[in-house]
Amino acid sequence: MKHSSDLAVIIHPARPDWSTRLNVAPQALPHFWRSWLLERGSLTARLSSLKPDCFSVDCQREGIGYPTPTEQKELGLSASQRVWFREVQLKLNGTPVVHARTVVPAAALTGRLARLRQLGNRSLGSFLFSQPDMRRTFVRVSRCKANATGLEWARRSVFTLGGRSLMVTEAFSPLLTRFDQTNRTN
Ligand SMILES: C=C(O[C@@H]1C=C(C(=O)O)C=C[C@H]1O)C(=O)O
Repeated sequence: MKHSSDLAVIIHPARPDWSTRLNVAPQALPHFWRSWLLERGSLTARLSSLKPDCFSVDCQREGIGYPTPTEQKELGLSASQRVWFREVQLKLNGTPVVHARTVVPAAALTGRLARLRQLGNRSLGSFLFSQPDMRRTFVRVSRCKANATGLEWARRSVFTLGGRSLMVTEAFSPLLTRFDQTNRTN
């Protein structure tokens, strides 16, 4: 699949209500959203510092399932290879501002990665960014439209830890603009 830029991506519907509307190149991103979409540090840390003591993680679903075609491609899996998935909402003052889906090949859920199954409502980022050997591939972004949740901009990246990979997709709600008045040039 030819992408219009190295930051364009197809967000394959992790849920039926997600549809990709547009590939985007970084310069095409509105300044506000570019800052969040291309954030290289922990989203958890940035949201927590935006509203101290107001950040929470709400784990919506987790378990063993199958990868989406995009997850298969990024993690080099076949459609029949099972994965551990986790879908959460990151909230500020109880308002969902990010919907995130993490996928780990079931066979890779050993060693340190086995701890992910005990995260509960603790943030994945609080674990990943505490690991000195954690590496992250470049972030890919796209527009997506989720009728039920009104999500608009999304990004995804692959983290590696001890030779094992996991993919994280994060979709941002327009409600984030209520909490971050910086960079509101558009
Ligand atoms: C990777 C991070 O972790 C965040 C928290 C997640 C979770 O708890 O499942 C998933 C993806 C991220 O939005 C981060 O904080 O940057």
